[in-house]
Amino acid sequence: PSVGVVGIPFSKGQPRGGTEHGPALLRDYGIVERIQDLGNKVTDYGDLTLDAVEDDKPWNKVKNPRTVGQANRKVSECVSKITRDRQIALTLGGDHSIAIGSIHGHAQSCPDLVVVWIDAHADLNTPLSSDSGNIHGMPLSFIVKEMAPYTARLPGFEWCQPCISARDLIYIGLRDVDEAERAYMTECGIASYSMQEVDKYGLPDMMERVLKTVDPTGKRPIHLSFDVDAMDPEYSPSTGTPVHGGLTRREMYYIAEEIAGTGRLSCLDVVEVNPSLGTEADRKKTVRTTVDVVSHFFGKRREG
Ligand SMILES: N[C@](CCCC[B-](O)(O)O)(CCN1CCC(O)CC1)C(=O)O
Ligand SMILES: [Mn+2]
Ligand SMILES: [Mn+2]
Ligand SMILES: [Mn+2]
Repeated sequence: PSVGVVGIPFSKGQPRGGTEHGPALLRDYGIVERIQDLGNKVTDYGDLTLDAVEDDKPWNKVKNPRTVGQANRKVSECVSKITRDRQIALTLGGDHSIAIGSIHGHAQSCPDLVVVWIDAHADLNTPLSSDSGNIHGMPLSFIVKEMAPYTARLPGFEWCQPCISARDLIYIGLRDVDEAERAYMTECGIASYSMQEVDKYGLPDMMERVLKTVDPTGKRPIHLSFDVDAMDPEYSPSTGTPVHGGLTRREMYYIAEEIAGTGRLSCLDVVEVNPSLGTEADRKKTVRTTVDVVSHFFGKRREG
């Protein structure tokens, strides 16, 4: 298959500087070559140029709304172009707010996509419910149609229309969900396989259930949004919001191999690597694990 890689050096969806260096670090550790070596045809579109918006005052508590909105408009245009050319889009973040643009852009060319969101967090706060005001905790509230009654239109997001239904979204790895997010998930009927279900069913059964729930006909393009904090901090310490009790490296390999096995992966976001956090050893461990996991999304199989 052919893959289009784009770097999204962005950090304004959250307060910890450093995620803007994620794309460069992932490239330094050979993410493009690893995918090429697996027989994929890879086009590297380089990094987007993302500027801060002057005088970008908070909206209530929400930080950098115009800067985040403007950046995501560019992400949407880029991902729309890559997926329109029938390439699998690989977006290298950057914080998780970039998923607003990547899902929006992907939906322009693949309106029947489903979203598998692998994360310790639900990222389903709205500009009104968020206690942090960090947009990386809100991306899905801009994207899920059923969230419209609970959210607010932010300056800088005039271009952004919700583009998926709640039934087209499913979570894997949740273990730190805010009260409001839990309520929205129940209200909107969003399916989720938290770490409790991972333990309850075991990965093989769980992955079967995940794919049957969100794509029963087994025909729809998959948008996989991978927040590296879904993994246990033992494997990915250099990330902004680490939470104990996460997925192991082996569990991520299995999930990635199952998704790759569908042959329907159509966009993969890899977000929240923050090289500025932790020790040099932490940074190395985080990026090496992430590159390894990504190789399993693009054809690496332990069975050979
Ligand atoms: N739900 C959080 C974390 C979002 C993480 C975003 B990511 O993309 O990394 O998945 C946490 C909100 N809040 C933080 C302080 C706690 O005491 C209560 C929860 C938020 O900021 O909205
Ligand atoms: Mn997270
Ligand atoms: Mn996230
Ligand atoms: Mn995170």
